[in-house]
Amino acid sequence: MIELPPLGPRLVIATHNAGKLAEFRELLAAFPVELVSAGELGLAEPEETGTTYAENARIKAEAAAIASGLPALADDSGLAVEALWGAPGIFSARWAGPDKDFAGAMERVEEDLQDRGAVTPDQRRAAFVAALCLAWPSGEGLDVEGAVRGAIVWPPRGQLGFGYDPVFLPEGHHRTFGEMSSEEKHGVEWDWDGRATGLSHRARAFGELMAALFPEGPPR
Ligand SMILES: O=c1nc[nH]c2c1ncn2[C@H]1C[C@H](O)[C@@H](COP(=O)(O)OP(=O)(O)OP(=O)(O)O)O1
Ligand SMILES: [Mg+2]
Repeated sequence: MIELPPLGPRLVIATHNAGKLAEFRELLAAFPVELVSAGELGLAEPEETGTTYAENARIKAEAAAIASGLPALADDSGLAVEALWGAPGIFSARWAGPDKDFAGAMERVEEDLQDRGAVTPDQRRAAFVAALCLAWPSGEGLDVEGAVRGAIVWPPRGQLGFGYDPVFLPEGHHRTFGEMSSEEKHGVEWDWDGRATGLSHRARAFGELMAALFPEGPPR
């Protein structure tokens, strides 16, 4: 087992995305750790120059850990549409542009699917992917990933969540992420093994992170 530095008492959530921040506040609600966001600390937004989710998560977590002197948790995530060769993928935020126009980004996904004649749920398969990196100022880091499969629906459904949530229908469900309560989308439950489980890519990655941090089960 690797020896990791402690998590608290303060942890930076290294994101400038309010939707993600709210989800991490919920995911970490049970933990005795004070959360501060990159925005609250006035940290600069590093350029996401990586070619993978994991690289970008590491860039964001390390930048925040070094700038703050605190452990920092970053998330790099996106929507990968099979018929579009995985696009928008790591460019999911960039497709929405500087004005964060996700209505426009969802339309672009739909237009590209139409152009390819993708009409059946099978032809419209997609996955949400999240890479998390927990980095310490010492240079140590922990990397995990989570994903959830589903399909793109049109028109968008629901006002909850953020980003591409209204067009993502997770496999085995009849409501989009935009129609789901936060408990349903990313709530974490502890299974009989003491392992964290959840539906969303972020909740699943979080479960992996907890398993790596606390192999004996959640701290209490
Ligand atoms: O659960 C999700 N529900 C809907 N959309 C989502 C989700 N998870 C990622 N996404 C989409 C939108 C987001 O903007 C982009 C991630 O881009 P990504 O660079 O990781 O995040 P970001 O720029 O919004 O914030 P930051 O880099 O400060 O953490 O993928
Ligand atoms: Mg970003």
